[in-house]
Amino acid sequence: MSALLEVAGLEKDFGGVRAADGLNLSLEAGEMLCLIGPNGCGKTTFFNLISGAVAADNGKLQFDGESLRGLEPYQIARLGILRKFQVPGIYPDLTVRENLLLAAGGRPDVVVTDLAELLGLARLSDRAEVQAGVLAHGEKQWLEIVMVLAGQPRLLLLDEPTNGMTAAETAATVALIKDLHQRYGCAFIVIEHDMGFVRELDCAVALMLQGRILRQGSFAELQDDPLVKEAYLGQA
Ligand SMILES: Nc1ncnc2c1ncn2[C@@H]1O[C@H](COP(=O)(O)OP(=O)(O)OP(=O)(O)O)[C@@H](O)[C@H]1O
Repeated sequence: MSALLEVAGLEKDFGGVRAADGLNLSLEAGEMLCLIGPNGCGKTTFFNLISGAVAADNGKLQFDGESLRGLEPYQIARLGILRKFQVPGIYPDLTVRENLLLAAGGRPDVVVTDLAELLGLARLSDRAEVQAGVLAHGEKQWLEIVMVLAGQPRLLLLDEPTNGMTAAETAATVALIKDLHQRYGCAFIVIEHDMGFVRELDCAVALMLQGRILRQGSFAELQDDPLVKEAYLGQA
């Protein structure tokens, strides 16, 4: 059986900047992966390529055996690849519940069975009738994460979900992502700079450098790798 996401030799050049330079990655259904790497190494471009926001120049980019190349973002979303950006994309004037209902639009079955559970996992049960705009930063991020989940992704892309969070919010975010992964079983790729978060998430880690995945393994394996220290942590 082929992997859920199969990337081989993927290339993207921005006027001489090789943001993807022969990128290889394989992700199984239900697998969770943290993508780490220094600023400008190509992590966001990789998400842009997967989600169809930018077109690849060359290479293989397959999801569940089907090529994503040439597809529009909405077509890719329909295949089950959903993405959460760094900035919360919520509707501030609607209540938390209304935001979630909207996110699950066209899928009332999801709402009936999972709305309360999703609100609970996001620690928003007692905030359901509050306008989303008044939520704390961390709460907005949790709301959007469960909103994306309500769209029933098979692969969920999270770009720096803990950006701007307090330590307590970051710890709660780890718990939320682990809970969602366990209960809903979709695959995750999480871009993150916070190594404490990466360690706590306790999943496979991939190091990207200059448009390529140079290492893949557990956090323990990668943290002792000289290349990781030199390239990313600056501790070699
Ligand atoms: N649309 C674009 N046009 C031109 N250059 C781009 C574009 N998108 C990305 N780049 C360049 O490609 C390289 C990779 O950028 P990218 O944003 O993917 O890195 P990143 O690893 O996500 O960085 P960060 O951790 O800072 O978000 C950078 O040199 C960036 O300037």
